[in-house]
Amino acid sequence: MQEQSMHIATYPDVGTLSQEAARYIVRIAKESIATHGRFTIALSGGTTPKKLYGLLAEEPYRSQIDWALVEIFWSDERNVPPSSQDSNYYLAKEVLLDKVPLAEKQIHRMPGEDPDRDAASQAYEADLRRTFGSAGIPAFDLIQLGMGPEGHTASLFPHQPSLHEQQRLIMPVDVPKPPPPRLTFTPPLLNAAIHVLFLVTGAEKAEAVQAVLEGPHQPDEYPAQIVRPTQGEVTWMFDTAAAANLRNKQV
Ligand SMILES: O=C1O[C@H](COP(=O)(O)O)[C@@H](O)[C@H](O)[C@H]1O
Repeated sequence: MQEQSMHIATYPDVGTLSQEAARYIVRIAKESIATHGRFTIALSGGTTPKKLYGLLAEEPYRSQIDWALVEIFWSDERNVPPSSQDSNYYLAKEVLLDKVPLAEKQIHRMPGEDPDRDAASQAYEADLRRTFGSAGIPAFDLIQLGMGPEGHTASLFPHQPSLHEQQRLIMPVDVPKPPPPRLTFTPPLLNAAIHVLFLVTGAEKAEAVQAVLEGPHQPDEYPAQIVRPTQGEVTWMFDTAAAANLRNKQV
């Protein structure tokens, strides 16, 4: 694994950004499968990755990924049924999971709808342990994340205790954005990743983007700043609107 490094790329629109993100994911999937025989990825929710997920189910990307060797997880989930439009799982299912050759056991849905959210967090952590083994913190080949206009990522929101969690890998949170009850990856799990890919679009995020990347380190204000994998690589992909306030739009 390489030392932590960061790349920033800005694209004219969501379509171009999504094509580049699809190319990036294909490359990391191929490299991961070549080096250790499988590709572990955690998806985000929100609206930004919808186009990307759709592209991965289409050529030329679909046939470049050996889907039999992919394990799919989610970095956060809302307390809604998996059939809800608000479900992060549902977004990926509709445009990607139903369209590629994945067995059910390769799709590790976060049980966000479980009313016992502590038990659901522990069950998901157990699922991670079964996939990655019991030693250390699971190191995803790729965690794909988004960022909200207030700097939240996964379901780590400003000024919440989850930002300081160091023991659990998954935890329940109540967040200021509906639907409030959620499950989320914690900082130690995010920071064990080999690659992290942030996809951020829209003018409403420009201020937070500048603060996260070029402002002082204050992760309680801007949780996305917490994501600094100790030995991994972080790539930020923006559209022009989200990158508008950045001094360095390509690094
Ligand atoms: O609530 C959430 O928001 C973020 C950002 O979503 P976006 O629609 O602005 O891209 C998302 O990454 C996260 O998974 C989701 O639960």
